[in-house]
Amino acid sequence: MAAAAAGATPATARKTLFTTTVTLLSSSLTRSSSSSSRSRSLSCSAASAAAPRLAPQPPDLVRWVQREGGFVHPALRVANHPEHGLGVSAAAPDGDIPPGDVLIALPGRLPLRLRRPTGAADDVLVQLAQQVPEELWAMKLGLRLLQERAKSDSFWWPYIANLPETFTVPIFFPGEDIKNLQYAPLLHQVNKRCRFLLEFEKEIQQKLHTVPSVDHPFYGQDVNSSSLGWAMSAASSRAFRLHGEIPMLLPLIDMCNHSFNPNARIVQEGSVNSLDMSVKVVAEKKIEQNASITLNYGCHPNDFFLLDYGFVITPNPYDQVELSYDGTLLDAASMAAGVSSPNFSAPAKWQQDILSQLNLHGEGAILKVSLGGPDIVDGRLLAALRVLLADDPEALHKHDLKTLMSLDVQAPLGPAIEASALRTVLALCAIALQHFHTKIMDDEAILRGGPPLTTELAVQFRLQKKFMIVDVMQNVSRRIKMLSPQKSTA
Ligand SMILES: C[S@@+](CC[C@H](N)C(=O)[O-])C[C@H]1O[C@@H](n2cnc3c(N)ncnc32)[C@H](O)[C@@H]1O
Repeated sequence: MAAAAAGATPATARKTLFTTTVTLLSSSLTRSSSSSSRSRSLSCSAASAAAPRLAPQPPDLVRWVQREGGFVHPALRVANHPEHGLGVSAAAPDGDIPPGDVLIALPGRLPLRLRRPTGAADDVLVQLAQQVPEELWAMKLGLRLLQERAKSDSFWWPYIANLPETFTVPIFFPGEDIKNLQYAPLLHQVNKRCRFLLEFEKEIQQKLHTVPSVDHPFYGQDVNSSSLGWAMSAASSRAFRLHGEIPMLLPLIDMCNHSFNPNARIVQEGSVNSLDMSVKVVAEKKIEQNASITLNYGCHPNDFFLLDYGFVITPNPYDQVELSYDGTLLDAASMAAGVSSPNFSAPAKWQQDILSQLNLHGEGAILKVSLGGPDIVDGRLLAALRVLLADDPEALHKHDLKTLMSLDVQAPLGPAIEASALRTVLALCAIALQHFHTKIMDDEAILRGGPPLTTELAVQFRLQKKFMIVDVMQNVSRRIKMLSPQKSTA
């Protein structure tokens, strides 16, 4: 890949990935008779709605799990879900499955994870994995997946053959749809991942150039940013972290789709490194005939679901917008809200002390705060607003930080300060809304037009952020109204 691509914008990075992808599309994705006996092609293609599987007619995953010593409840089937791709559902002809029943059990040898090196090829793989930053753990596991995908007689082939050929994560979006996200924190993450993949491709190719062919971790296969992106997305969208926090790919279990209100959960038995380790999916509720088996992937904002899994939840009660705690921005927001002479950019010493306790001031301060999610207003932001709008340090002594950070504790410093703090939050919401270039109506019109999948995901993502901000504004406005009318003027 060209050196200039290392500093690529999301658009150019995507273009480069896409170019690689298109070039590789001509090679076979399946066990081809022309490939060497040790290796299988690592090529990938771009995202599509109903992702085909790596093998056009993959082996039966349920049967493979059973054959290898796993348990699958007789009622379970892998079936197409109209919106979520493949899923696991209960087709019990003889009734419901009661809570507590084991649905799937995998013996310790079925999960796919990074392993202790067993030879020179594994040593190289571990060295490559060590070059990946911890936050991109999915790439580390992805390298292991690529190794097994490249191996023609892999034990995990029946599992790998059933993996999607493409993913709808934003690293594979056309440049226009990356721009369509309109949300800087996510754009930053996408850009970072694209740049990493392009750099890592070069590092891997340099390293593999010097490795004898018998020690090649990918059996002589070329690895590029496109195949690396496929592997990273497969791992980020399907791996589970169990007790040991070691991420693993769990065959069949990873066919279960997500719900915040799931009917099943994962249970790990035995320690991660012990031979008797097993992973089970257990029914949490009564599972009725034809119900999908769902797991909760985590209570996260849509940024996480889109970046790692390639989908957006509508509505998502955990969605939020991030902003940076910044005195000048808060002064501007406060003034726009009609608060007289706010003092955010020049706090008094006693206010600075409290900001330090909130980790919003001084060395190592974490300035990222949020609006939305279950807390509605980030507790640290709320406490800072309350404290900086107060002019009497004495009034604060009665309250601990927990009280100051809670929106449920009504007006701890009095209704006038509370009204000013909440109005500042309203102004911050208005500023956050203005960062999106399009209006809610525009987004809704685009979605009604049935756009391509990647455009739909990007527009749905930003639309949900806007709905969430409007919800926060309504909630905060209600709270302002509930404050005593005569004292609520700043
Ligand atoms: C662990 S896999 C589940 C199996 C997957 N549906 C498949 O076809 O292989 C996770 C992927 O399923 C899809 N998915 C799972 N839950 C979803 C949901 N609630 N809404 C939309 N897509 C979902 C997303 O594509 C996600 O990346």
